[in-house]
Amino acid sequence: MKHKKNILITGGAGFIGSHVVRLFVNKYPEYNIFNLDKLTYAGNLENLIDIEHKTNYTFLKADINNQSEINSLFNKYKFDCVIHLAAESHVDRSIEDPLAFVKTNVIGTMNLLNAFKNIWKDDFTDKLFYHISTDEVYGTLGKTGLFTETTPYDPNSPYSASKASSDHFVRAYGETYGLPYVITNCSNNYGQNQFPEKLIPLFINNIINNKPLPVYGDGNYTRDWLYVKDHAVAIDMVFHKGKKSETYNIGGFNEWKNIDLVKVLCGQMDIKLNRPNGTSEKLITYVKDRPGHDLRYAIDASKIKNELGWQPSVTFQEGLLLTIDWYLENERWLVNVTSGEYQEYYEKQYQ
Ligand SMILES: Cc1cn([C@H]2C[C@H](O)[C@@H](COP(=O)(O)OP(=O)(O)O[C@H]3O[C@H](C)C(=O)[C@H](O)[C@H]3O)O2)c(=O)[nH]c1=O
Repeated sequence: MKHKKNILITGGAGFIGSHVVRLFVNKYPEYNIFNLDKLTYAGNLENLIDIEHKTNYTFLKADINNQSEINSLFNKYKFDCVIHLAAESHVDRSIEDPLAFVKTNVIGTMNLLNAFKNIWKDDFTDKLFYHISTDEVYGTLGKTGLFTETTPYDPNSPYSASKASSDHFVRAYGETYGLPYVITNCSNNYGQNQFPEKLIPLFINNIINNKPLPVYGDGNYTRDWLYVKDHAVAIDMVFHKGKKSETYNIGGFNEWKNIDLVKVLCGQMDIKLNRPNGTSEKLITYVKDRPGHDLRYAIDASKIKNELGWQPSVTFQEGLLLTIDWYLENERWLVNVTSGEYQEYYEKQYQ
């Protein structure tokens, strides 16, 4: 009988990770999907309650920072492929505590690379290490231009420096040890289950609770927004059809200045909450800028579009409404992630 592939997804309890785990578990009964997660503040198993009973799904609570723990899991389960999403991802937190980002994003990635290399030695037939990264590694753009896969790395924040470093290590292991890899660099994700520290869910949460909306600087910073479920589909495509040793940029073809996006969000929230038009906008408060704030990220996603046939399936208007609806229907989730209740609960369960 053919060996059922063992696929390790790291960070599967987190925002993007949980969407990838769900897609793979439901779509590929022929794979064993292992979700390895430390269950930090930003990841909880509530996000995967609908698939946790599936026979092709296993949860492993572990820390990618712990090399011996990671080694024993690799020895036990002989993972054929790794999709590595576990990361510290919030730029503001990286400014407060850069070392935490080096530990998880750089050392953690190296621990996985080492464990993967050690179990397969020189025979990497049918194996893959898929590293998920960010467009922030390219630094910042002026008012025009787009990041492509050949844009030189020029990270500005401790977060993006740590992700750039991890990308370099993945490529270095490919060159040096022949480890089969692929890397994707994505733009700003939004959608269901995102921790309310990132712009969109933070502002939704604050609007619900009538709290100020802290817009950094003049609000004229620009980001490209990608709906998380479209991102998960892109990851599936790259995993199955991407060329080894290649990088693909994944973007939403959807650039917004922060302040324009916030105003659209405010308008939609007024409608959903039955509040008079303009109520939420009154909460906008301009605050001190983020140090080293990158002016603009914008992605040329034509490589993945032309080579693999991927493109976003929902418009921003649709994606934003789906996102708002989800948060309004899941206010309990918002309360429990912000209070740390889920984290406490799952910590006790997996002690
Ligand atoms: C939280 C917050 C943000 N902002 C501004 C800062 C940015 O210009 C924009 C988005 O900020 P956010 O922190 O949501 O995301 P980025 O700093 O662009 O980075 C995000 O997208 C990339 C691709 C990743 O790789 C990161 O992991 C992800 O966090 O809104 C505000 O003005 N006020 C706020 O309270």
